Amino acid sequence: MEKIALFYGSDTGCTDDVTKDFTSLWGNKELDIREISSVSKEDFDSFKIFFFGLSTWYDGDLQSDWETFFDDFKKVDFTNKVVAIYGLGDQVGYGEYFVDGIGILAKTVIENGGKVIGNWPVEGYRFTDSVALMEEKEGYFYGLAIDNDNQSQLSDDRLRKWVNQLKLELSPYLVSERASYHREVVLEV
Ligand SMILES: Cc1cc2nc3c(=O)[nH]c(=O)nc-3n(C[C@H](O)[C@H](O)[C@H](O)COP(=O)(O)O)c2cc1C
Repeated sequence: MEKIALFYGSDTGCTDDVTKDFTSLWGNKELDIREISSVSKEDFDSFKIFFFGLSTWYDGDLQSDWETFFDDFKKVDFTNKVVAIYGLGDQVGYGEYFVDGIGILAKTVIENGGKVIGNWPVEGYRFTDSVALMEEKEGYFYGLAIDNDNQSQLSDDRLRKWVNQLKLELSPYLVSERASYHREVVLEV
């Protein structure tokens, strides 16, 4: 079975920590986990399902490794690909730019033909504005917002719920992946 790509970037280690929690909830076996600093545009060709992790910095900018990669990212064709994004931010210190990075990646994926799943409700957060707010679905972020600067006590529960949501949303894709694996590997041997 094809693996799911998990590409992430972290400046001070917070997204690293959340990525570790995410992978232990999801299960390492199905994931190909890489820091975005070691990913090339061609690496996207080998996957149909992606998880992206990042933080937002300097008034709405992408985490630095994602920022460096972004020109290449904008050239990735996401047709027939599915993406879920988790992003870290600080709703108190940077309430006008809260988790903007989620929105910057999500909008690029959609513009380039992809589908963004794992949309997450804005209830429980207090912020002024965010690029991560969905245009298509009022009251939702494109992906999971984690604020370990102000609401770390909520993060485990949010992550756990999001992983369950993703498992449900991805089940049609995972079932067809498993079915094709069964056809190719099991039945043809
Ligand atoms: C200088 C600075 C700028 C930041 N800018 C933003 C921002 O624009 N939006 C936001 O939501 N969070 C912002 N943050 C908060 C970080 O995204 C947050 O602390 C995150 O957990 C860092 O994750 P990392 O260590 O994985 O990079 C900023 C933090 C710092 C110190």
